[in-house]
Amino acid sequence: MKPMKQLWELVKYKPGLYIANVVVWSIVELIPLLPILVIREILDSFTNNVALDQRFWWLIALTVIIYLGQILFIYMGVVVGVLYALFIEGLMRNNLFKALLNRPGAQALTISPGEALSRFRDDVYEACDVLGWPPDIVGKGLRAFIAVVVLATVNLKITFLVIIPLLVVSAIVQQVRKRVQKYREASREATSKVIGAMGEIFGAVQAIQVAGAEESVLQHYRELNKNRHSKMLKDTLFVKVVGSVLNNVVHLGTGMILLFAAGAMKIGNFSIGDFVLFINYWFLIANFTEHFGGMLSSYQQAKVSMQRLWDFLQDTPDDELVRHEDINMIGKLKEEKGSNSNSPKEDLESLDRLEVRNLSYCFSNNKVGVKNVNFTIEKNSFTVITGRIASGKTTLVRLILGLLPLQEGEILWNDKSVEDPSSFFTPPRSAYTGQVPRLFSDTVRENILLGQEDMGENVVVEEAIYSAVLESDIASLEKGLDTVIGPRGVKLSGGQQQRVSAARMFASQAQLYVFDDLSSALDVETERTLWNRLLQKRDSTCIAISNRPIALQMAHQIIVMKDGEMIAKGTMDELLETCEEFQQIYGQKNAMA
Ligand SMILES: Nc1ncnc2c1ncn2[C@@H]1O[C@H](COP(=O)(O)OP(=O)(O)OP(=O)(O)O)[C@@H](O)[C@H]1O
Repeated sequence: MKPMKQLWELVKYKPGLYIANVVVWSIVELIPLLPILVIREILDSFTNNVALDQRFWWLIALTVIIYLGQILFIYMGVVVGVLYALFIEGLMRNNLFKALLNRPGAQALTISPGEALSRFRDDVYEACDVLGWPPDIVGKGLRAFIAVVVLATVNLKITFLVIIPLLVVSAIVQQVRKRVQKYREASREATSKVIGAMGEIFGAVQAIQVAGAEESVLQHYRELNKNRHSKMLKDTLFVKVVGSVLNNVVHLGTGMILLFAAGAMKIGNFSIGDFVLFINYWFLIANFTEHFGGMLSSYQQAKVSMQRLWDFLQDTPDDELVRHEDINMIGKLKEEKGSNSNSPKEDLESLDRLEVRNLSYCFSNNKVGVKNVNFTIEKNSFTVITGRIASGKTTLVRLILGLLPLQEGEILWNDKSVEDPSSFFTPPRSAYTGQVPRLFSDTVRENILLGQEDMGENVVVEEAIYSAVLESDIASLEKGLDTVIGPRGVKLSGGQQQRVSAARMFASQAQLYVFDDLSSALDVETERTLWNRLLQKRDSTCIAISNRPIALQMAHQIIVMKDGEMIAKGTMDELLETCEEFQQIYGQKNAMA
């Protein structure tokens, strides 16, 4: 979609508000023409020695009324302008957020969270800012036109002599302004990198400290800032130089008026009032050309920001960015329904069998994730996916759960093909915990329930805590379930974080539980208890990625991955006899246990 078309869609989003914006600001811009005419009248009365009669005071009163009227219209203009800007920025941020949440989870963000924030905040602002110019420009343009006509009727020659150089310089400046886009792109990119690095540094303070990398990280950050400094300087300098050239043309024009007016006044066909009229109207005309240039620069900036927002959308169609939708900006916030509430438990077909057929996935860099994987999982069974580092285990479960888009192959739930795994494999059908537990800076209870209502007396939470073998940990916490666990759960040990994530899965009472390396920070006994409790649960089918001996020993079925391919499957005893790869994995881990 072309930037212009997107902007037009934004105008059409709240057409009434936009028209009001144009009308009000046009009136604001046109009003200054009047007091200058009044002042000219007053000055000419002075120079013609007309007595200060009642008419004079009426003219003064009229000037005051005109300015008061302008204040009122400016107030109205600010209200409609700000409201409109909030609507369109809100719409774009809302659409961006939706697009982000609709993408397969493992692909949602291809940039750092800090950079993503910069796109949400700065790029949306700049993409919308350009629409704030036309309401101004329409009024300024009309005002400049009227001013030229009035000046021409007063003195055609002087009008012609000052306007022509202004138009020539403006046209040259507009050509030069095209370079703004290049400088702007570079400065936005450099700013994003700084914000992104800042976000990553804040998120990894501990890792930086333990690696003793403070100085080198700061050095890297300084370099990013230095780069940003130079790009921003070029960008700002360029814009300011262009602006000041135009500004000086205005002063040059004033000088020319003085020069030509002196001659005309000498021969008596140019009054003091005319002179004041010329000087003031000249500023209004030049103000239009300056703002018109500003709008063109703003359009170049908007194009850069839009391109960055489209890149952020990835394969979501561009027009999604400006899709019209009610965004609830005025009045009470509407209740948003969570995705779980769309799929009440009784409507779900309970899992009897999960089948994976010919599943393959290739990353965008042509790296094979998984290749032609086939297996079946029966209800109430425990399947362990094992394999060396980078053998494709995580890619496989992410594909099944729709966290990566389905490229090739099929996933069947009770022999029925799943069309859209990303919306299908959500609670209460399935629950998943990735390798790194994602906890929030809230209480343990909220981290487990994630906003879900608990039934009666903490039944869901208590059951989840028991299944996750967390009961003694909770008892030892200062405020038990109401203990706030800090950003990303930093107040808990690694094993506790993993089990709070597991408890969150159990609280969703899903039919299929998928764990990616859940037990890596658990001691042998806790791990054994956890798998035992899970296997005792009714209606719980489980897939776990693990190389740990306990999980392998308890598994009903083991899938062995190597270089993205499933090279064997069976029980532990079968694989120990037949699969060399498995023997090595199990042998190593067993020796370490
Ligand atoms: N987003 C990505 N882009 C490109 N390649 C990727 C991406 N994610 C994973 N890979 C590659 O795909 C292969 C399989 O990775 P995967 O994470 O599935 O392995 P794994 O068996 O789960 O590893 P580990 O045991 O270390 O978690 C690896 O070679 C990895 O480098």
